[in-house]
Amino acid sequence: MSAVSVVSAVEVRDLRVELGGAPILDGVDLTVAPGEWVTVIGPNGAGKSTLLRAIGGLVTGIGSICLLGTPAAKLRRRDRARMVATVTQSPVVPPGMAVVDYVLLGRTPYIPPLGRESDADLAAVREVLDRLDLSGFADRELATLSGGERQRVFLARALAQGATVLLLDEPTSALDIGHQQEVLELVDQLRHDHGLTVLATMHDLSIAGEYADRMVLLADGRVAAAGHPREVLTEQLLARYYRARVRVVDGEHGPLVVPVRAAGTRVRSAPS
Ligand SMILES: Nc1ncnc2c1ncn2[C@@H]1O[C@H](COP(=O)(O)OP(=O)(O)OP(=O)(O)O)[C@@H](O)[C@H]1O
Repeated sequence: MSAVSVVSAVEVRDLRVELGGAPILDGVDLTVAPGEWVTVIGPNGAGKSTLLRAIGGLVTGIGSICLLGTPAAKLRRRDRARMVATVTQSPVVPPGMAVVDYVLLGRTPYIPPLGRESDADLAAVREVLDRLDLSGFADRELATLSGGERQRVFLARALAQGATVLLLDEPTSALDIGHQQEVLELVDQLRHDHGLTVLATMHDLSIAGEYADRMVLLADGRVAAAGHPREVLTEQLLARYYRARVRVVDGEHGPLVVPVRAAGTRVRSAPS
């Protein structure tokens, strides 16, 4: 019987990143299979964004990062951008730029140097604006959009990039609950329709557990736990690493994490 080798979409081995002279990530290993959705969780400052930035080539570290089987260090910028699209937590908003032009920036890896965008590039932008319900904003200046509208535009730019691996750093933090579900369902739909791989960070643990195939808990720059959401979203691990008091209950699509006040916390009665 011949062995079938499956190339990982993302493979990180023994990654160490220092920023400002301090170790931020230390000995991090992570594998994401093609088509998988992995969500990295962890308390503030754990190193989640730094991990995504390192995989996206936005910060450098020591160790190895392979993208679809190729060492990232060997990839040209354009080729890496065709493989991996990143939505960072606070992307720069170029002053005076219209939404359609911002989303068109996602097509940069396909436009020849000194060349112009093709009809296919413009069609890809139109399609993604449509899918994210942003067509009505196409000509608006990006800076004038609300936080949630902008967040959808940032995602639109990443989707327009047509990469197979999406790195999403807190992709729904500014969205209302309806748009959160809409955007995450869309990402999940694209994952199924186009075989996208998703590596995300999220603070909403219930939502994170509903969408992820696997989760990784980062704490102090190291992997503290990894596995199925049921193995990572436990009251014990969340108490230990977040110092949070929570109840974890079974939901239809994964564990639901409910914050609870300490027993005996005084409840103020309403003034009569
Ligand atoms: N350029 C930098 N120079 C020095 N320290 C940095 C730099 N960038 C990030 N850090 C530090 O690295 C640590 C990890 O930051 P990172 O943004 O990766 O954490 P995070 O887990 O994404 O946090 P959050 O949940 O708050 O977004 C933090 O302590 C942060 O202050």
